[in-house]
Amino acid sequence: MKRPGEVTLVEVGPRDGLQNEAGTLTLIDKLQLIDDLGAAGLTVIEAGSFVNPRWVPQMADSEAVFQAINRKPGVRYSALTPNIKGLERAISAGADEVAVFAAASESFSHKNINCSIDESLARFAPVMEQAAERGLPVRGYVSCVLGCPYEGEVSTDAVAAVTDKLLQMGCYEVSLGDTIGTGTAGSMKALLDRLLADFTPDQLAVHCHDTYGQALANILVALEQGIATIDSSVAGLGGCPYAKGASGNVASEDVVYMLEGMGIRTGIDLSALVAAGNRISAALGRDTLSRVARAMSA
Ligand SMILES: CC(C)(COP(=O)([O-])OP(=O)([O-])OC[C@H]1O[C@@H](n2cnc3c(N)ncnc32)[C@H](O)[C@@H]1OP(=O)([O-])[O-])[C@@H](O)C(=O)NCCC(=O)NCCSC(=O)C[C@@](C)(O)CC(=O)[O-]
Repeated sequence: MKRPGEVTLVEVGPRDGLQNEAGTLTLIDKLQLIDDLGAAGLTVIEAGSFVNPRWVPQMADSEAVFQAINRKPGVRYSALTPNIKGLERAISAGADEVAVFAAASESFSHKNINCSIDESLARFAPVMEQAAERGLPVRGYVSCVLGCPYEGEVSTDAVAAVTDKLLQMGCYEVSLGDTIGTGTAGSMKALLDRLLADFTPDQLAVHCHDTYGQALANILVALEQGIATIDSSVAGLGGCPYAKGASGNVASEDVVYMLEGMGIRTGIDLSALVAAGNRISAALGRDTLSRVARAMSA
């Protein structure tokens, strides 16, 4: 349980970020990024993804990444696992934690993981069982909580239903993915009003892509509703390969700057985080998408 005034950032740059970057990165660059993030004070780092490498080639070296991480005490290194095969790979690679990922939209579920929402939950059942046997924490994701690239509007009841199932199955937390970043402070508030009728704030996290520039506003709404776990991606890396046009997650640097301004502790060294974002952006040959990093580096 978090103490008042504390927020945890879940850094998804090495996974959600790099899964959708066109530039190829060496294993050394990936490891450097993960190292830099740990050194900057991030305590939860999503470091890879054990999906079909034909679907997401950028994550094909996740075994090598996990096996070579220079583990920092107190940091949890997590990975996506869509099915039992993914879990087995994650366990043998040494992931500290895994995440299953569902969607609130049927079309997105099919495009992203090649099955319906119900089929995805059935695939997760043995993942949950085996993870529980090994004492491995499992996080849940729900994509398209504030809009779907194929179906448009998504009902808050549909999000609540999948969230409920993931929590019932044993996920310790569900991260609400605004996959295409179409959410606004208004739609985020409506969603959370609905979800917080059934769930407590500590069961939820927010995962906001910044496609429409609304991510910080949406995160602020979530904070005001008591949610204290925020996903973000250093330098605003990434997007989603199955949501055309979706930009990266909100930049971690921008979230930390906002939280510091609100007097909320994160334990993260903003200058070190900016340096980490600038280094990975240079390795990818692209500009950082963090406004804070640009301002601080000017
Ligand atoms: C889910 C599957 C695997 C189903 O894919 P499928 O083709 O339906 O799977 P299958 O069970 O029929 O197997 C087909 C082949 O895939 C292999 N396979 C099967 N599973 C694995 C595995 N775990 N690791 C490695 N290989 C695997 C399996 O062994 C077989 O190989 P073959 O016999 O043809 O050589 C596929 O659709 C997939 O990999 N999808 C991944 C999509 C993805 O990674 N999307 C991005 C992450 S989600 C996201 O970014 C959203 C999020 C979380 O950030 C929140 C938000 O922003 O909304």
